[in-house]
Amino acid sequence: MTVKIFIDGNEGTTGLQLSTLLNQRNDISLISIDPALRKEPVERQYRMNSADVVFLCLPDDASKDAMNLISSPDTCVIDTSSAFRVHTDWVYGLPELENEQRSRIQNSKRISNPGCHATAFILSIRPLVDAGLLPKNYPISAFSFTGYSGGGKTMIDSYEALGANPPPTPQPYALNLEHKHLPEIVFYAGLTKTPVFIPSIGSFYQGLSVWIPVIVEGVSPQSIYEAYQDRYKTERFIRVHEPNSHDLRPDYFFDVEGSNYTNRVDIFIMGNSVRQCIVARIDNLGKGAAGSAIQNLNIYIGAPENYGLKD
Ligand SMILES: NC(=O)C1=CN([C@@H]2O[C@H](COP(=O)(O)OP(=O)(O)OC[C@H]3O[C@@H](n4cnc5c(N)ncnc54)[C@H](OP(=O)(O)O)[C@@H]3O)[C@@H](O)[C@H]2O)C=CC1
Ligand SMILES: CC(=O)N[C@@H](CCC(=O)OP(=O)(O)O)C(=O)O
Repeated sequence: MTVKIFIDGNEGTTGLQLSTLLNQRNDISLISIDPALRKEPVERQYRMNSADVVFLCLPDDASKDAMNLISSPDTCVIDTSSAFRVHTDWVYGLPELENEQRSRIQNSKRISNPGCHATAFILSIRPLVDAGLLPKNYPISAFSFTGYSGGGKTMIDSYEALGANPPPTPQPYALNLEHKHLPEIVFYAGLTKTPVFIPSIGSFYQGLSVWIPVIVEGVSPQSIYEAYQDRYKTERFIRVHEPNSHDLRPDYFFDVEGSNYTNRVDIFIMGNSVRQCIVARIDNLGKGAAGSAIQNLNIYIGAPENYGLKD
């Protein structure tokens, strides 16, 4: 018996990635839709209610509208938008968050995939808060570099229209300091203060790294490393690097694209016992979107968690 899957938004960036990954599997049958009908509610409704699992790869408002079309109690929804990430009826699809998270995902029919920056941010901060190395009310200021595919088709088109003349420097955004991932970051990282968070988009397609400087006197990079090791020792998709081993390119620049085409989270610790910087790097289209959606699917259907995913 194959698992019947419908991808709503399968002509978009995340939807196309998911289709490609799922098409290679023989435990899945994808429910197709004529591209010309892909936004027709009646056509989508019929398909969603006959699917075992629906992936929503849509903007937030369209995800909310799609949920009004789903009535089958047997259909599990994995939503990639930010519409339901802190909604109490939904389970946050970050298996590495805490020990109980996998069983929550396995037993839920409403799974909300985390945001890309949020994935890197939460997996960096939560173990330090839990270990008492970082106070819950620590005033975090963080920044991030992401490839332009993070902005979906519209941003990809606008960057690629620039041809050989892309912006020469990263473009900071969310300058109102209200980036849409902040609610999920505060909630799941266990913080009591909203961080200052400034992401920026670079002239590269995919890859993301969140940089979190912290000044915690008396806490050595080695003790931070050990807290991560302790928390993530059984996590195949999280690789914690030795302190001050920055995975540098030969030309001494940090390689923002170094986790691309994997579902991996690479965590780096820089600094000394007075000031530190934590960096988490992912592929925004991998662990930041389609990869984690597949990981959640695997957990939900009881397949090997790494089926179709590279670590
Ligand atoms: N790109 C990334 O790195 C990440 C994206 N996400 C989230 O995943 C979701 C999808 O993003 P992404 O794939 O990048 O976005 P895209 O813009 O690339 O794709 C969105 C798709 O949704 C379709 N769509 C838009 N409105 C509707 C509607 N009302 N009904 C049906 N289909 C509709 C679009 O149609 P059309 O083809 O006509 O444009 C398009 O195919 C978003 O919520 C995004 O925030 C999450 C993590 C990372
Ligand atoms: C480059 C870029 O614009 N990236 C998006 C995040 C992509 C992502 O994680 O998507 P969600 O919308 O599902 O949270 C942003 O920062 O808003």
